[in-house]
Amino acid sequence: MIQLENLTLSHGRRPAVHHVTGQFAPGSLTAIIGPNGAGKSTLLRAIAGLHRPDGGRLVAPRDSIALLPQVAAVDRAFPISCLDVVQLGHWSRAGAFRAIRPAERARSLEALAAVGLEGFGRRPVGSLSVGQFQRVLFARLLVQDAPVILLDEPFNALDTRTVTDLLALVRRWHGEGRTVVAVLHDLDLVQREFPQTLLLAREAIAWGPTEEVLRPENRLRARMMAEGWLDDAGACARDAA
Ligand SMILES: Nc1ncnc2c1ncn2[C@@H]1O[C@H](COP(=O)(O)OP(=O)(O)OP(=O)(O)O)[C@@H](O)[C@H]1O
Repeated sequence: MIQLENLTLSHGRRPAVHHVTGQFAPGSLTAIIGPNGAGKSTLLRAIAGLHRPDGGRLVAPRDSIALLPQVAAVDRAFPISCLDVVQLGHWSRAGAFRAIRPAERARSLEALAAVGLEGFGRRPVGSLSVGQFQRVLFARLLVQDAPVILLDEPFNALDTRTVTDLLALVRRWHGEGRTVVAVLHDLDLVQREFPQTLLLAREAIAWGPTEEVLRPENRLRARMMAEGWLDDAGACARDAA
């Protein structure tokens, strides 16, 4: 169970997520949607233990979480092979200092094959297309084998074939009873594939069954909230009151 109670997250003094309360049930499949700057990535990072709450409470099984960051946030200039990237998925169990065991290496190669990249083990990640690199990151998630999987815009800038293949993995994880949370912008995809949705505009505008969350009045409210954001907005008005 991932629980948020009156959760506030800030960057410096600037609040990115305001007083959000709710929960991601075990085994649920949830989309987080909302305008640019709504706090979606900040919330995912906080759940993964990478951003400390400024207020409220966040309960999450930190050791059981795998996070797929936005692909744009990953530095691919680093001279590392596809297999090396996938093997990083073993680190939570293996630690940074012990060598990868043959069985773990074999699982990494299997994961690469499962995302359609058989034979790509030695390829430097810098030589991959965006879609191929996203497949490598999904292979790393397969190896991590975490009960909770957080995906930050996993299908951005990908072609239909890649989205279809990676979506099949998301469905598989859901079928296996894992908790999956994905930040997404494609509302058709959300409607089709995600039973639960959190509509975030710094505050939670709506959180529950996707059909209800996507009602026009909620979407309008989220848009209006985003229009009201000022780049130099200061501390949370509710906290100051
Ligand atoms: N490292 C940072 N330092 C300062 N401010 C940040 C940082 N990261 C995010 N922010 C600010 O926090 C707010 C929320 O950003 P966040 O990336 O969480 O939103 P998002 O909903 O994921 O946006 P997008 O859909 O554009 O990816 C924005 O105003 C952003 O400028």
